[in-house]
Amino acid sequence: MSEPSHGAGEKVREGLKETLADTTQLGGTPNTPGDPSGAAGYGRPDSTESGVDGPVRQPVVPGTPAGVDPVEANVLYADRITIRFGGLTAVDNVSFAIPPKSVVSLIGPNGAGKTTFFNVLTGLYEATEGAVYLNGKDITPVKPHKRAAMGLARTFQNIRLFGLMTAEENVMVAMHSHLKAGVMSTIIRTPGQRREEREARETARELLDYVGIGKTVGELARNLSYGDQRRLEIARAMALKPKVLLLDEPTAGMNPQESANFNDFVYRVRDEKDISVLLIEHDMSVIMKISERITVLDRGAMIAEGTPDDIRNNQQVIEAYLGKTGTREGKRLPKPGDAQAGGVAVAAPTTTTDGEQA
Ligand SMILES: Nc1ncnc2c1ncn2[C@@H]1O[C@H](COP(=O)(O)OP(=O)(O)OP(=O)(O)O)[C@@H](O)[C@H]1O
Repeated sequence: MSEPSHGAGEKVREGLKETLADTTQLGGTPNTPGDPSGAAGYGRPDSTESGVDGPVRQPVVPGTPAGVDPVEANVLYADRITIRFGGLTAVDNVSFAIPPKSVVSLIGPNGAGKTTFFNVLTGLYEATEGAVYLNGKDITPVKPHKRAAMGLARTFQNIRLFGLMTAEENVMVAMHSHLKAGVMSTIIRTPGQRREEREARETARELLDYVGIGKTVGELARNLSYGDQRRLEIARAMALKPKVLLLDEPTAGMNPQESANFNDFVYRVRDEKDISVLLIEHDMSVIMKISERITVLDRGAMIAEGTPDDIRNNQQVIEAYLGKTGTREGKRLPKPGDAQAGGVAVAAPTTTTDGEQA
């Protein structure tokens, strides 16, 4: 799904060198026999649970204390998701939890199933099997825009903004689902409708300030710098008053300083706004610094889940990215100008700003 960008391959190579390839020095914890993934408790429920009516909840979910119901304990919980495209199983029986006020990441080599899984969480794809719960509610049949209104907001790998609208207007559009004014009051502009619009404008400005682009309020989205467009997308997602923010490649195209600031920003969002953040991100240095927990997919299956240290030292993850001999199946070696390094694709900083809506 990712598109190449020159120079970015180098960034990924550096990130991988720093994080994955350095395990011998870091003295990682080897995987336990019988649990090569380091992801005990994930996967199919054990035989004692089979045959139970309704959703079968797993006994142990990493990040969720044993004996605690993952549906209740997590702001978002995906229960044994499988997605098949014809004969291809893009995601195979993957469970995933986002605890309240957390920053978690989903990583994996090209074609691992990250975007597909992300799309199931947001409702863009319907899972072949499994269920998604938001704030304890089964949202499996709920359409994307309703999920957004329920507190699940997202940004896109390729930025989607209304290019010919101002930054402020882009944010106000997203507030639509929270505004009360009906068609009639909008047409005749009742005092209530005018007050609501004024408040929406104020909130939009506050959000733009919050993401650090308050000065761009009256500028057309398409004239903003790439980094500012990314921030505008986040402001717009936050206008939905989400409980969970799903960020797809948020630092793609950002310069190193913007990437560094991004970490602080995400923690502020978590701490001040009480929002959990899920990132799909190819920049390993960002992932390892920012994530409290990381889930790793490979060829549709979850191969590991844990803290950055767990993941950095997990042999299966290292092999998934770099292969046993440093080249996975001999086709993932980075070449000069190659957009892939160690099987990690780098999103191009492409932008869609004309007439598209998130
Ligand atoms: N709509 C679709 N129809 C058929 N196959 C699909 C579809 N979307 C994804 N796939 C396949 O599912 C698998 C997982 O793809 P996905 O894009 O989710 O991986 P990814 O981890 O996001 O990859 P990347 O890092 O390259 O973006 C791939 O083999 C892909 O070709």
